Amino acid sequence: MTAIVEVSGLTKTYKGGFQALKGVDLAIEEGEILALLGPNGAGKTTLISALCGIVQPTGGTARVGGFDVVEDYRGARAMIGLVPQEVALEPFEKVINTVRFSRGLFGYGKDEALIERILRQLSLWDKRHARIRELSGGMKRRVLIAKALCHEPRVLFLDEPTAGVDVELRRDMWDVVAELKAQGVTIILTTHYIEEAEAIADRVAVINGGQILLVEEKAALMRRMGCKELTIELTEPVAALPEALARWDLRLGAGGETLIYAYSTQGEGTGITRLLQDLSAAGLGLRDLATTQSSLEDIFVGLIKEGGA
Ligand SMILES: Nc1ncnc2c1ncn2[C@@H]1O[C@H](COP(=O)(O)OP(=O)(O)OP(=O)(O)O)[C@@H](O)[C@H]1O
Repeated sequence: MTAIVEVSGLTKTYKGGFQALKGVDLAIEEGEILALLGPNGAGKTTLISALCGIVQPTGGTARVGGFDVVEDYRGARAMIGLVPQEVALEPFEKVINTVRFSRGLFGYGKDEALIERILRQLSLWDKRHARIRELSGGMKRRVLIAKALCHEPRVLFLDEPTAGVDVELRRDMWDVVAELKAQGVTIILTTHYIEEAEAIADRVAVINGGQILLVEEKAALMRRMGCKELTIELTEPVAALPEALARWDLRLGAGGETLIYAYSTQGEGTGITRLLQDLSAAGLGLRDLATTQSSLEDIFVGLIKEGGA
């Protein structure tokens, strides 16, 4: 696969001296969904805005589809669809005209069939003659997506696509994103919702303080950093871990009433059966067992803490 977005040493210092991007390197493959995950103020919008030519970088380079976003601005912009975080639509305009105008703004001729397809895909076809101000917040967000799609971009940036929308609409949006991916569109989305990254991204980039802390395949990230813990509640507390269990690398819970065993679900076996046999052989009685799975959220929080945020 080839990188359709290539970012190298990108920096952005805003007027007033605040450095929002501190040398970002990132390569995004054609056809993938990359989730850019980071806390408030991490630099997500600044990075997207720089790639879309809205914010002027102060250093480094960025190319979209081979076009430098500064020097070949028009070439780069023609490849890109941007769904901004804030809804900025003309309230008295009709849905279908809003989308038509957007296509015209990009210098493309009329294509009513395409506009119908996009509006249908986003469940807006029935609302095509409604005025923007009559729409719900979630529908307005869909109009923003329709606008971004009407010039058939190869790279779609979604800045917080589901912020403030209800659970049902969020899932609909995820379906739309999956359909676009199936059509070969590369998608970069920023999100605060870790479950969103978990649900739809192929790769996850974590950004904090203007720096990319990590870029990794979601599945590999969860395999590498995710683990499960088995908490074993004992019938009688123990003062220390019995010598016979030394090989298990167990943690003793507060009060000596629980033993905690961390294990990977990816290996050949978890070792739980043998552990339970050894516990029994060591004369320990079990009151209860519980398991917990670390999530992308735990991984994310751990990374941000490590990064000193
Ligand atoms: N025009 C500007 N002038 C000065 N500082 C700015 C400007 N725009 C953004 N910043 C600062 O740059 C930092 C990064 O902002 P950015 O909007 O990129 O973060 P973000 O990760 O998108 O945050 P959020 O999740 O809150 O949208 C913030 O500290 C912000 O205050």
